[in-house]
Amino acid sequence: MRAFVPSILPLRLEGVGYAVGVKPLLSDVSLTVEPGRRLVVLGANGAGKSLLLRLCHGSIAPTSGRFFWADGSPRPEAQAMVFQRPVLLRRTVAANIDYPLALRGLSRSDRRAMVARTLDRFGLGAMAERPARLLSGGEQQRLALARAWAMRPEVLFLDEPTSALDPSATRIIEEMIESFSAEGITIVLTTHNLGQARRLAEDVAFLHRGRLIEQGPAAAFFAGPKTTEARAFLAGDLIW
Ligand SMILES: Nc1ncnc2c1ncn2[C@@H]1O[C@H](COP(=O)(O)OP(=O)(O)OP(=O)(O)O)[C@@H](O)[C@H]1O
Repeated sequence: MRAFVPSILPLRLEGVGYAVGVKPLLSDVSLTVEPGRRLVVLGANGAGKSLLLRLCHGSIAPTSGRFFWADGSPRPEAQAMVFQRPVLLRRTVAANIDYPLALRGLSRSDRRAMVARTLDRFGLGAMAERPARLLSGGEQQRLALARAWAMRPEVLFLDEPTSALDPSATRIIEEMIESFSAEGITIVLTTHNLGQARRLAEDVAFLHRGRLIEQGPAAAFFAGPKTTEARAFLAGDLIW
């Protein structure tokens, strides 16, 4: 079905800023999210990574600058966001996948097929009728990613998706992200975890105090960061 609709990517940000009152939290961010890539947004605590993702997703509006989605729409449907702590409904696992599909207007039979396909694809079938909020943290995040996948996004924004998880749950989530990527879904991910950034990033955007101070291919960034701040960050030094 998607073949007949124009792609929403690339997404271009031009001089995007976000301020609360007179305090700028993000300033003058210009960035292009290219289709089919895995972009990792890096930076210290408070650098503005989550804000940048929420702006891209459209859950908050910039106070300066502009966003251009390739299809010309202000906030396209074919994108989804998953948070560090998944926001799940007080319903079963299956109902959590079904609900956003219903909101999007899919017929009951299309939804039933998509829920079954999603449960099967991510090994969630045995938990289908369990209350989602009783799942472990790792299972909840698997469900949040599976639910996002069921919406057939072109781009998925992932805000620290594994920071509350142990290494084995993290591995499962990273494998899911790689499988999305292999299907052509564009990934924009924030992380504190340098190991994760090295494993997953094809491109890097490095934020420092609300400014995007480096961006480009991950290999070049990790091999030779250009700024003192990025060098210090990669060396594990405290920067502020
Ligand atoms: N609504 C808001 N009002 C005031 N300040 C805010 C608001 N939202 C975020 N901030 C501040 O903006 C800065 C950037 O926040 P953001 O959550 O984007 O950082 P981050 O890079 O994701 O950090 P972390 O890695 O700790 O999650 C922080 O100093 C935060 O306290």
